[in-house]
Amino acid sequence: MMSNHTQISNSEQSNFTSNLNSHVKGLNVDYYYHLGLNSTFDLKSNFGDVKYVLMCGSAVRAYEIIQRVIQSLKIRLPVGQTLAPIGKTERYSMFKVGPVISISHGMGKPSASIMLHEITKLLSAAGVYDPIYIRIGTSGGVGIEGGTVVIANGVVNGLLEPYHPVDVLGKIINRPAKVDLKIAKEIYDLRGDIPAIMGTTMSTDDFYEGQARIDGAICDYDMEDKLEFLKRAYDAGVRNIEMEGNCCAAFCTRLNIHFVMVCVAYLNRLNGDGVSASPQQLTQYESNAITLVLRYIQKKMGLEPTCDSQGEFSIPHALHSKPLDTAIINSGIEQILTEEEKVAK
Ligand SMILES: O=P(O)(O)O[C@H]1O[C@H](CO)[C@@H](O)[C@H]1O
Ligand SMILES: O=c1cc[nH]c(=O)[nH]1
Repeated sequence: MMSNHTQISNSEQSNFTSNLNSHVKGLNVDYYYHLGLNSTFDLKSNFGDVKYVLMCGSAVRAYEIIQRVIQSLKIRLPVGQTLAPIGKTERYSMFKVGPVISISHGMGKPSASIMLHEITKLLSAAGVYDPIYIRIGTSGGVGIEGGTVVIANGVVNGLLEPYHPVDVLGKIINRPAKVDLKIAKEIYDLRGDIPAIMGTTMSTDDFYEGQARIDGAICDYDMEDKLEFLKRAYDAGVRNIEMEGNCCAAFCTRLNIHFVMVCVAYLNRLNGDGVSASPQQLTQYESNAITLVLRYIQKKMGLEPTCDSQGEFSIPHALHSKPLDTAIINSGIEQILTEEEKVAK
């Protein structure tokens, strides 16, 4: 029998493990196939301390985020060791330092969903009790300017409904997609000099037609239709559009995992469709979202917020065009020393 659970993520302690599929417990070995790991590894000692799972589409951003985590939590890698992704990297890239995992989920809900299933089973097997999942993404703004960070206070699908439809056994299950409003507000309160708002995020199944663009290879509507839809979305509270949020929110709502989403807008979709900001500008925009989340983690860990809105460490956008391996090889110990430590050397 299938059930339509409607647990709401909230900021109380939550033991998501009790909501997990009970069939998994009966498996001799559970294969987290797309992560390149399985349950025979020593998950407890390697992942048992995880509290924050930072998720984003791109492998390069996952790497950038973990570098920023190292800096802002003042974590020192052992001398001579470089940061390397865990497991295999064909599909996702996962890094871990201290209580933080940074992992990429690719583009779109099917890809994000597979990552969510596997990382969640892995964390459960590692004995993690009450994790917080945070998606740090990019998006198109609706009525807001590029660089503005939207902390989601609600998530809707491309039909403007607060659900994520999942096809299971030939039927559609509309899973409620909710965010942890208490954590969202806490992050918003840390915005300081960063342009940030709280608003509804719309998650679509496509970048072009799904987001009312008129510059895709197919477009069966005109500019007037596009603007009519975007204005309708705006009136419903939508302030940005991306492609995974309702899937992540619904997954976490179903399992009672805390979930929040912090996505920066690359552009205002009421003014255009093409992402025309310069590489430097895009790097700064992404940094705004990362900084906000790092301030939250620092606060929770009792650390002074150290990251200003420029970001203390940022991979030049030019590196985004190089293979990830190059980035890893280049990530020697030099890069995780503070300025003072470099001078002292
Ligand atoms: O920047 P990320 O996290 O990938 O998010 C957004 O960017 C991609 C589209 O360019 C989609 O995955 C969308 O959700
Ligand atoms: O417009 C945009 C920009 C980034 N990501 C999206 O999904 N849409």
